[in-house]
Amino acid sequence: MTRAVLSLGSNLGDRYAELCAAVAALDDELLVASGVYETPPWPPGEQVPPYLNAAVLVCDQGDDPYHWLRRARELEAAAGRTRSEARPPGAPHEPRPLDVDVVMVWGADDQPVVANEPEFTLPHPRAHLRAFVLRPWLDIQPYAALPGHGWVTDLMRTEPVAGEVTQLSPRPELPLQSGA
Ligand SMILES: Nc1ncnc2c1ncn2[C@@H]1O[C@H](COP(=O)(O)OP(=O)(O)OP(=O)(O)O)[C@@H](O)[C@H]1O
Ligand SMILES: Nc1nc2c(c(=O)[nH]1)N=C(CO)CN2
Repeated sequence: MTRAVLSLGSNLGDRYAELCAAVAALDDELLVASGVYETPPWPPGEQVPPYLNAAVLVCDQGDDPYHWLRRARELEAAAGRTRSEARPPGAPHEPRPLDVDVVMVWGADDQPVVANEPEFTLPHPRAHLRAFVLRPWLDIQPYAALPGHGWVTDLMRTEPVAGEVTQLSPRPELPLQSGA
């Protein structure tokens, strides 16, 4: 069995509908979903529309961490996201109906899975820098910790994340379905 935290983001089209569709498609794999947050583009200063972000805790009976990368790609494809050429270094992130990142995976032994492939790096290599990942994650795992970076609550109180947390807006009027 593996468990994972996935980060969901949308800044194109009906953003809330895209998040709801992704959560619904996770179906039996969904354990719990965070609240929804309106977030300014990261990195700060990118000239793209604001995002809605959320995080989900999910579970699969198989033993393959790559399952979650495949699921992330499937959810993005179902939302109509087409992948263009690799983004040149420093270029802005294109607006997208749905972006799904695999933040962390735990194996059957409950230990974090570490992966160092460019196509699949675990934990996600930029998660510790991103208030839009860490804040929703805390909703679903209040004692979350990132291997190599410590407690998520500590990251949230330390720059560069601390300054960005103040710019996230909870959107409690936009609930996501939680797992059974
Ligand atoms: N933990 C991970 N979760 C999702 N994708 C990953 C992960 N590790 C590596 N990747 C790879 O990152 C590449 C870029 O993914 P994507 O196009 O979603 O990037 P992005 O959303 O524009 O930016 P960022 O990677 O900073 O979130 C993909 O080819 C994917 O295989
Ligand atoms: N606020 C915010 N910024 C981003 C996001 C996102 O989901 N939310 N996703 C990105 C690419 O993964 C890049 N920047």
